[in-house]
Amino acid sequence: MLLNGFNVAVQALVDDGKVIWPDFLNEEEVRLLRAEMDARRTRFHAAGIGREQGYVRDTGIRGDDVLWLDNDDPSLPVPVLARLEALRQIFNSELYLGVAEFEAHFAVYPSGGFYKRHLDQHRNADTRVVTFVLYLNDDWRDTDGGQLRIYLDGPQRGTWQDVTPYGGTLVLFLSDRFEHEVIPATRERRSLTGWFRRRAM
Ligand SMILES: O=C(O)CCC(=O)C(=O)O
Ligand SMILES: [Fe+2]
Repeated sequence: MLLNGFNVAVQALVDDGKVIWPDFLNEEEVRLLRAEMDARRTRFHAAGIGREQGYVRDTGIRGDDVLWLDNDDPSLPVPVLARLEALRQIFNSELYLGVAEFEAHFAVYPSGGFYKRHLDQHRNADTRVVTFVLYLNDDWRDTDGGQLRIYLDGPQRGTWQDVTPYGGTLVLFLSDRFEHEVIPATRERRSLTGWFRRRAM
């Protein structure tokens, strides 16, 4: 089998349940996505937790502003959409995950913003199978903070892996497996976050 980034990602998902993929997007693609975010800046709103009746805003848990993408205004350049779609297809053909679609939102964490430790699956709707987070930061330094802290399981329980949100880095992980949190940063932190989902029954 040809060993390209997609195959490597699939293998890492099988072996570890998570994938860190630096340079999933190049600088120009990151710049384009940042411009898409800027153009929609007035439409962002404070993120909540839970969904429908269970939905609440709680800035003690998360402090980001989000903008959900919808089918009429996908806001994603075609090559980026195509690559996410390629991932969806390979998850199905190689891993039989049965993910029918993905949902996604842009997120902006202001300086000092965080998202406390949590699991991505909603209590009443566990259709989220794989979480993806694509960082859209410009010239990020380790010392800027803002790491995604992934809490490990199995023999590594009690330890974690920190991912620095460099622009262009993609993180994938099984949504029902890893608790994670966003550590505060000293500057604004941007991302596109989404979930490959099974269709609700
Ligand atoms: O931005 C990140 O690194 C993770 C965001 C997150 O955990 C979420 O939106 O559920
Ligand atoms: Fe999350």
